[in-house]
Amino acid sequence: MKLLDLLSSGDNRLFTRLTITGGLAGGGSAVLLAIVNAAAEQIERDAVDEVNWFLAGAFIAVAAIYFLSEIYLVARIGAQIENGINRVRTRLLDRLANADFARIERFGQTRLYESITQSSQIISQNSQLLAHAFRSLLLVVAVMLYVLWLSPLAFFLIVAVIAIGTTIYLRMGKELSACYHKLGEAENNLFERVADLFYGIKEVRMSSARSNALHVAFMATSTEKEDIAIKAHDLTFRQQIMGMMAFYILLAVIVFIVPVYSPSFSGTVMKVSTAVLFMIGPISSVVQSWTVLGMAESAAIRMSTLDADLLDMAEPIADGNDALVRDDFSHIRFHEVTFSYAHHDPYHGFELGPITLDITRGDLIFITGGNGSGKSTLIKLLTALYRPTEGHIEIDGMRLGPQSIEAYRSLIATVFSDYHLFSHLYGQGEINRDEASFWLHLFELDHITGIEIPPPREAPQGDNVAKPAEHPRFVRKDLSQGQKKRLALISAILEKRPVLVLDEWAADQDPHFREKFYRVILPELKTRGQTIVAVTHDDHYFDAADRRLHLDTGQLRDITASSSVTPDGRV
Ligand SMILES: Nc1ncnc2c1ncn2[C@@H]1O[C@H](COP(=O)(O)OP(=O)(O)OP(=O)(O)O)[C@@H](O)[C@H]1O
Repeated sequence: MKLLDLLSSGDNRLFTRLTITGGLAGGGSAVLLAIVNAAAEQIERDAVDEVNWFLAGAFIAVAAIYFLSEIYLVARIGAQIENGINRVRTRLLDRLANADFARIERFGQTRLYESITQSSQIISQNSQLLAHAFRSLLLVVAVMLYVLWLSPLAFFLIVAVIAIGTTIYLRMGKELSACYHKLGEAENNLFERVADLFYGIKEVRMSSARSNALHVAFMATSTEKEDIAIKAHDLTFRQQIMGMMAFYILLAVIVFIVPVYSPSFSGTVMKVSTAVLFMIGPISSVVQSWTVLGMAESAAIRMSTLDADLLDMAEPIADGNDALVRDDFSHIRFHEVTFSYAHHDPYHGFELGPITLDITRGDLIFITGGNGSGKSTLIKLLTALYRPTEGHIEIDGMRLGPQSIEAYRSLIATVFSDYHLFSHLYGQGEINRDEASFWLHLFELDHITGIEIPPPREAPQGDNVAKPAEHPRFVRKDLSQGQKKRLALISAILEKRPVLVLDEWAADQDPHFREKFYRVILPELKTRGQTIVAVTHDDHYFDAADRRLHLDTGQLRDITASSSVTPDGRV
């Protein structure tokens, strides 16, 4: 059962402890029932008119054991469930962070979001109910042992009813589980529609046709979800009613039929009936939680499938040659590198290369080319986010591989065309205030924002646990698109990495700042020794580069030094 795997994560001792405590709580209930039955029997038999201190004392002692075990059990199961969820969520995020970028690109964002947040929420929200059901199950087991002691005939009758009931239940449960699986998928689809509406609200407002089409799609998905949910509720209620009916039939058999055919049973009929009535509550709790368990199990399956998928997508990274990748490298070389996107339709695939290219430290290189010519793909290869389909990349003669990829990436700062401006400057080490002010001023942002650098952290006192480090952050991020992009570039510059890779950075800058970028900022960075590779469409400024590499449907040519193109296509 995936839910159990997810929650135990190898800690079987805790489950043993929970079972023992659950046994104490359930057994306690059964013993309490036995004491009450014994006291009632004594009153009926001897007509006592004073307190039976022995039974009363036993009742108080067992009640105390029951109370303490129950409290421990409910608290621990809740904690165990939350721990398990937290562990899996953290693992999923870790795996996501280390997954191969090209495969993550193809992976549905919705599925990631759903599994990481919604599935864990389903399990978490129902944790108390599941804890209650676990305790109820153990109580039923304990009371059944008591019934066995009272009357083996009654025990076997009840077991037979439970066995038949369970078989019918499991059959119905299979259908219900399939129904919940479909419900999960329908919820995913619905979420995708809502996300379309939310993220595309501007486009939706601008087109009534799009708005109507989205509305129709939303309604269809929502109705589909409604139908499946109704079916799921219907099946659930049928299951519950079937369970209850089984018990009423059992009671009727115990009270009306068995005493007629087994006269010796009449002495214990009251006690057995009380026990059956006593179990109805816990059994219905187990029955009701069955549905929840089904939902939690299917949420756990979704989380575990995602976990396995992400593990399978893990990027091969290994310890080893990192130290050989030097900050003061002198060359990055592409050797006959090709890259193709996996595409089920062979007529729509795209292949970049083969590319053989030398990037010398300190170069200022522009990459140009039409839309879809492969510029961003080349950038993703250069930044080692994509791995070449064929050929390889070398840095100072060392071939990039799992051992060196992380160190290689740490040489490169980026602003992609679909960059993300983080709320804080995570992992950028210490930021020099003067340097930050210099760049903010040069980028003409010093009057609207700044960088807030947190004071150094104090060492933890005594037993206090060290707080996580505060990160520097931009004072304001709610700026225009062009201004935000300037912040992203400042953030990349402050990373102080030897290579800067920019994808159409100037696309949304005004003419004044575009000019400043090509004529002032890039030269400033170059004089500081920065190697820059920038994708650009700004033909007015092509002369600002040392080299211009032009892409045409995946083929690269050196435009600056066409003469240096060798017959075999080397650039
Ligand atoms: N994730 C992807 N999966 C499949 N094909 C892709 C993917 N990304 C890009 N492509 C295809 O690869 C080709 C090159 O895309 P790329 O983004 O590298 O072009 P580009 O030169 O950067 O274009 P633009 O100037 O429009 O940004 C295009 O035909 C595109 O359809």
